[in-house]
Formats: sequence, C-alpha cells, structure tokens
Amino acid sequence: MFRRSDGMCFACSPRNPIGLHLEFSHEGDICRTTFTAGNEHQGWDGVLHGGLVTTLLDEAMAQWLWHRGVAAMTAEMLTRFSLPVPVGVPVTVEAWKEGCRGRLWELSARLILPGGKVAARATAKFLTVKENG
Ligand SMILES: CCCCCCCCCCCCCC(=O)SCCNC(=O)CCNC(=O)[C@H](O)C(C)(C)COP(=O)(O)OP(=O)(O)OC[C@H]1O[C@@H](n2cnc3c(N)ncnc32)[C@H](O)[C@@H]1OP(=O)(O)O
Repeated sequence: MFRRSDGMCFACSPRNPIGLHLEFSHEGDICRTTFTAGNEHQGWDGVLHGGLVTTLLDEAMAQWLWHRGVAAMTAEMLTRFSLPVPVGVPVTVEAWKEGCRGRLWELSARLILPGGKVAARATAKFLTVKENG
C-alpha cells in the first residue's frame, strides 16, 4: 500500500511530468527547499494556490523524516496563510521536528518570501508506517 518504488511523487519526483520537482537539502535540524511557482500553479491571479502552499510545507516535513530513515504519513496538518505567495519568485520552505512519541511525530514548517517575510506556517502530526531503510 505504501510502496514508493514507482518514484512518481507529485512533490519530489524528477520523473513526474506534472510534478513540482522539489529538491531538498538538510542542514542541522532543518530540511530546506526552494520553489518558484509558475502560472500553472495559480489560484487567484498571480498567487500560488493555497493547496500547493500546503503541499510544499507537507512535503518538507515528510522529507525531514524520510532523510532520517522514517517513512511516515501525514495524519493531521494545520496551515496558517499569512501573506499571498506570488508566482514567479523563488520562495524557501523550511521544516523541523518539534517532538516525537512512539510512532507519532510532530513537525513544523514555514514558507519564506524573498526578503524574509514568512507567508505561511504549518504544524503537523505524522505517523510512522514503516522504516524506509
Ligand atoms: C522515491 C523517493 C522518495 C522519497 C521520499 C518520500 C517522502 C515521503 C513523501 C510523502 C508525501 C508527504 C506526506 C503525505 O502527504 S502522506 C499522504 C496524506 N496522508 C494520508 O493519506 C494518511 C491517511 N491516514 C492513514 O493512512 C492512517 O490514518 C495513518 C497511517 C495515518 C494511521 O493509521 P494506523 O492504522 O497506522 O494508526 P492508528 O489510526 O491505529 O493510530 C495509531 C495511534 O496514533 C494515534 N493517532 C492517529 N492519528 C492521530 C493524530 N492526528 N493525532 C494524534 N494521534 C493520532 C491514534 O489515536 C493511535 O493512538 P493509540 O490508540 O495507539 O494510543
């Protein structure tokens, strides 16, 4: 059920023709990616669709776990959209761990605009479904 071997993740696979093709780096406790939205990612004119803002935040948190050998699914997520995210500008997404109890992981993430303002924040709970190693 949780097989990922076809490598077609909408957020991170380089092979998904309609995917976001995100690449992640890890520095200390932070998982980070950058993304520049195109016109095809809009909701309101010129503004990144909120569902895709949530996707960016969700994926960064999932990748924080994946990088540490944990295959976990998002069980709950709360997103605060503070500012519109314009298309055509590179934004940074960062995720980090808040805590862990057994299979339950709590993480946070934020999306940062050029110039440093935080446009969106999320907190989420993930449940380990299997080890990825
Ligand atoms: C190719 C290379 C790729 C690389 C990378 C990939 C990275 C990955 C990218 C992925 C993409 C990005 C990520 C995505 O988009 S993941 C996709 C979106 N998420 C889903 O589809 C998840 C759907 N849900 C489920 O499948 C199940 O509900 C899961 C698996 C989550 C749990 O079902 P399971 O049957 O396993 O567990 P359980 O229900 O017995 O619960 C167990 C315990 O946990 C407690 N509990 C449950 N929920 C919550 C909660 N919200 N807060 C607090 N507690 C909670 C629960 O009370 C119980 O506690 P207790 O009674 O034992 O005390």
